[in-house]
Amino acid sequence: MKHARPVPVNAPANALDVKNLCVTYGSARVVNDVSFSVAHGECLGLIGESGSGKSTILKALTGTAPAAGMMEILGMPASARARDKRHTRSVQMVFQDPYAALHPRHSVERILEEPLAIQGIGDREAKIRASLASVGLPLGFRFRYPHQLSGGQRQRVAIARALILEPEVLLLDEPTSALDVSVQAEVLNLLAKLHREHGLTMLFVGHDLGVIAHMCARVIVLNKGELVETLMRDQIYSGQATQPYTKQLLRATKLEQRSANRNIA
Ligand SMILES: Nc1ncnc2c1ncn2[C@@H]1O[C@H](COP(=O)(O)OP(=O)(O)OP(=O)(O)O)[C@@H](O)[C@H]1O
Repeated sequence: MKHARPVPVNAPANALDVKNLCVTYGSARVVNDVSFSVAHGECLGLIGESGSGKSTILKALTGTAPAAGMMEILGMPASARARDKRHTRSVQMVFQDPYAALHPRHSVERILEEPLAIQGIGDREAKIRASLASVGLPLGFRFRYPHQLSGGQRQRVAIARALILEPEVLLLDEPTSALDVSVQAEVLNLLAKLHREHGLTMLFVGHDLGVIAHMCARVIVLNKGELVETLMRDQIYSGQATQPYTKQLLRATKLEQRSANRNIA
C-alpha cells in the first residue's frame, strides 16, 4: 500500500470543492446553499444531528442525490467523475453499517477482488494481501464470510475494500456509529493511522463531536441543511462555539468527561 502521496505540481488547490450545494426532494430543500473545501490530505469533519443532511451531501458528491451547485473532486466536476470508471476509483466510501455493506454470500477474498475486477486491475493477489494487512486482519480471513466476522472485523473488511483501489479521497459516513464502544475506538485508531500513512483526503461524517475531534482538526457543523459554523479542534476541546446549535452539540457530547475517559490513542 502507498504511503503519504505527494500532491502533483499542477493539482487543484483543494481535493474537494463544494460551492452553493442545494439538494431538494420534492418540495423539501434538505441541503441549502452549503459551501466548503477539503485540502489535499486533510480530514474534514461534518457533524449535525440526525436528518440535518450529512449523508445527502456525501450522496451528492458520489452522484446519487439530485444536486444543484458546484462540486469538484480532484479538479473534476463530481457529476462527470461519477460517470467515468477511471475516476470513480479515486473516491471511495465507507458506510455506517458494515452488516449491510458486505454481500452475505461472498467470501472476504471475493469482496476484496470485486472492485479490482471491475476496474480491470491486475496483481490482485498482492493487493488482497496488502489490503488485509493494512487493516490489521490475518490473511486467513480471506476465506471467511461476513457472518463469520464481528462488527469491527466487518468494518475493517469494508475499509480494506475501499482502500484496495488506492483512492485519493475517502468519504466516511458515520463509520463507527453501528459499532460497540470498545470496537469504535479500534476502528477510529485504524482510520487515523491510515490517514497518516496514506496521506488520504477524508470527509468524515458523524454526530458525535468527541469522535470527530479525535479524527479531524477542522469540523463543519450542519443544522437543518445549512452550514452554521466551522470549528477547529482546539475550539471543540475548549467549548468555544458561537452558534447556539453548536453549543448544544458540545454540551450533549460532554467532551470533558469523554476526553478524560477516552481509550482511543
Ligand atoms: N431519497 C430521499 N427522498 C426524500 N427525502 C430524503 C431522501 N433522502 C433523505 N431525505 C431527507 O433528507 C433529510 C436529510 O437526510 P440525511 O440522510 O442526509 O440526514 P443525516 O444528517 O445523514 O441523518 P442521519 O444522521 O440520521 O444519518 C431528511 O429529512 C431525510 O428524510
